[in-house]
Amino acid sequence: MTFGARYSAAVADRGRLCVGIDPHAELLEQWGLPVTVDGLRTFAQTCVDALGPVAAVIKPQVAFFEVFGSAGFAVLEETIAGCREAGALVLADAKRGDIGSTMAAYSSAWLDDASPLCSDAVTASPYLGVGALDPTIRLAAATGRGVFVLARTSNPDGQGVQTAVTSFGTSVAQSVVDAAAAVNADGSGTVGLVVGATREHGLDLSRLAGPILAPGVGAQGATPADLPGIFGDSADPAWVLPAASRSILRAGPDGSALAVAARSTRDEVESALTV
Ligand SMILES: O=c1ccn([C@@H]2O[C@H](COP(=O)(O)O)[C@@H](O)[C@H]2O)c(=O)[nH]1
Repeated sequence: MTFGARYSAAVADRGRLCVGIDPHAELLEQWGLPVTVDGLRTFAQTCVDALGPVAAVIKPQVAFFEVFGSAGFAVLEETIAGCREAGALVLADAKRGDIGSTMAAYSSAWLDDASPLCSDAVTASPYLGVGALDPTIRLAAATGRGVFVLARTSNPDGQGVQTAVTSFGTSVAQSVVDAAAAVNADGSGTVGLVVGATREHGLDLSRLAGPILAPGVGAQGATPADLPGIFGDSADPAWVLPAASRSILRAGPDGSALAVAARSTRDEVESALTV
């Protein structure tokens, strides 16, 4: 089964929302947990139990596990496996980007069945050239997994480089979109994009035929009601996957409250995107 088909089945079943697991130190403290590996493990396990059966896609932010070193990576492995066992697609937010030969190793780490970190998809940065991501895209396509490439990020700092005009006459971000659409022309939906929900993006996403992760809902100020204005004319709403982390995680540490917060955001997103 292709990643596009797996994505479509997941959102048909659970609705369009990606919930982030971002164990910020402030959130651990707010949940009454120590900022230690034990606190991280309790936080992550609560998220797995509460969100794993609810969200179509779960996006662990690798940085917040990495900060605890190898013990944090062990928790990340358990988190990825637990979410996948609960039926969610796991998008590892690792934002890897390097020369092709190194990307081959990153691909094995995040997308190979033999890896303890094996996820359903991984985020990647195209700034060493979209072509440098070929090993990752190839492995993803061969295993029914996905690669979400940064196109127009949710943070204001990305603007200068992403809207710069390339020698082909299109913006850097549009050139990433066009490269992704070229891969997805086979109907696989292997390559997704990251396009923030926080502002007008000025992109033509109509030919992508793959998922569009739209971070920025909640803590970064975007609301579900903003989504039609941002994606309505430029993308097929079926592929738009809004993402929220802190705004949902702040409902913890009670697992039921977390699940309610995720469902409520999902319902708002669904009603905003359904014409
Ligand atoms: O353009 C981007 C790409 C990735 N992110 C990541 O998404 C979450 C957002 O968390 P919130 O708490 O909902 O703000 C976080 O892991 C970012 O690294 C992004 O925000 N923007």
